[in-house]
Amino acid sequence: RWGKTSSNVKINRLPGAQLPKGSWSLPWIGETIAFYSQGPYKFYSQHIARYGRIFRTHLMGNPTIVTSTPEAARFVLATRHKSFPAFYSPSVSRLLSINPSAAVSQEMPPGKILKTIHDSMHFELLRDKIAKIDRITRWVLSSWDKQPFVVTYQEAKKLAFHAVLDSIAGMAPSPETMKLMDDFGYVIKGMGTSMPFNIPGTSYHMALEKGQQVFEALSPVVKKRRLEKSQEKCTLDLLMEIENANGEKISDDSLQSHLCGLMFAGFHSSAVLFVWLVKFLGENQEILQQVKVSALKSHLFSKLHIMHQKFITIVIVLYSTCSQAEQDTIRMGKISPEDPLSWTDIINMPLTSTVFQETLRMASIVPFLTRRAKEDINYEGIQIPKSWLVHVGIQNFHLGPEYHKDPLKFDPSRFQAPAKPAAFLPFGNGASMCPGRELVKFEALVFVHYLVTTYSWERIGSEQGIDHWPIPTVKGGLPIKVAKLNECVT
Ligand code: HEM
Repeated sequence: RWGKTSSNVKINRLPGAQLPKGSWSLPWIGETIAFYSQGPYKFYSQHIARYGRIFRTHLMGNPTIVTSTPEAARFVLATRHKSFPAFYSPSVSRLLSINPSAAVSQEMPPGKILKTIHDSMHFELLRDKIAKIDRITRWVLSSWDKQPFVVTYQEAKKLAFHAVLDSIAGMAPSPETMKLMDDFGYVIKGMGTSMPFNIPGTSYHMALEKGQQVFEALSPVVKKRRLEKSQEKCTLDLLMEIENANGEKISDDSLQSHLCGLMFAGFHSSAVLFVWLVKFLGENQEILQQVKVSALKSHLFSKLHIMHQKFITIVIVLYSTCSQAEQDTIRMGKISPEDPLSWTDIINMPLTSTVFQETLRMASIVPFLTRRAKEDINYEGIQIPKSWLVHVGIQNFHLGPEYHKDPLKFDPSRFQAPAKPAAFLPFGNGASMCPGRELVKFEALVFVHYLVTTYSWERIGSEQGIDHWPIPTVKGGLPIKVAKLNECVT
């Protein structure tokens, strides 16, 4: 029953199952260099063309099975998730000193913590946060008035960081939060390095230092929040309330760690999503037209403002029936230009919601997920040996023609009909599915609303490609020339 693979990895052969085809390349290093230099999507694509959608490889000293079908994804992430616990490389675990699922806690059952995090981001609770997300978005975008151009990522990260920070720790933007954001930026940078060695001068070393500083800076935040007893509950408040079987509450240190884990999970991913939204909307003017407001119309409406309410309502109804520009319609429905978006507005953005979904599919911000097999498993005649890593290649089925017609075309209308089951997993699946998915959706809808109703923009410079690590983002951060809409009308 025991056999050796060609890379000298000992496995317990399961009857009726075979290792998938694949290659090991060099001892220990395996195919790590190609994986990091090409990025996961290209690396997997080349292997899929040679070996099929399930293959084996060797990465960073780990024999690995890569699966890139929706069915296998469901099997690994949902149906048999207990056999496939999440895996974080030692360098990432060390950087965060916690895994992002907040599952590592000596003092509290991890399930309880995770449930609290999920509860704190429940759809219902998020309703009350729309006004704050609105305020943060306006705060970020209003600074564009004074700038002829901006680097989208720099702006997106302000928005994403403060929206997450408000939701998890109830913190409003301030010089302290800006410093936290900058420091946390180094942690993200360290996460993306292919050389995670703690040597002074390296980005990994810097990331470890800055991560520690962020952790320490959160100490007074946690202490203050304990005393405050705020009416509006954030994740931190709910985590403070839980108790273990001995009636003990969670310690400050653990709370700080959980906040770091949540920042890691929610900050960069959301910021990167906003950049992709700006890119795809900018490159698809027809779709942009459907979601944006014409400056002329908004100008006209501000004049109509002083007229009778009933007349305004008729104009809105007529306009919305003969146009698909949904953000325009929403803005025109406001009595004052300062009126924030409401919950009703958010649920009245079906077109922008499909833009959000299509952006997630095309960009595949989390292109793959990693698990480690806890036991030998036979998946449809394919052996997944115990302790091997399993990569679930989400991006490769997001962009697979078998699952999405014309997959490289940005076409939000494909989401007017439900996607094939499990062929669209931007937030994962099963037990570890992202609890921040509704939060980030609301952030994205509010962002698109103010973006398209306030500004026009144009990319500066040429296409620079993609930075693959730690997650795929637009190289150079997408510098854009911006103009306020009612000032640029010709
Ligand atoms: C575009 C933005 C985002 C994307 C694409 C994304 C994607 C994902 C994915 C794919 C997972 C599953 C990981 C796995 O199964 O191993 C995940 C987990 C998680 N995400 Fe997100 N996420 C985003 C934003 C957020 C936000 C805003 C938060 C909240 C602060 C958040 C908090 C979490 C947490 C705590 C987990 C771990 C859940 C668990 O282990 O049960 N995410 N996310």
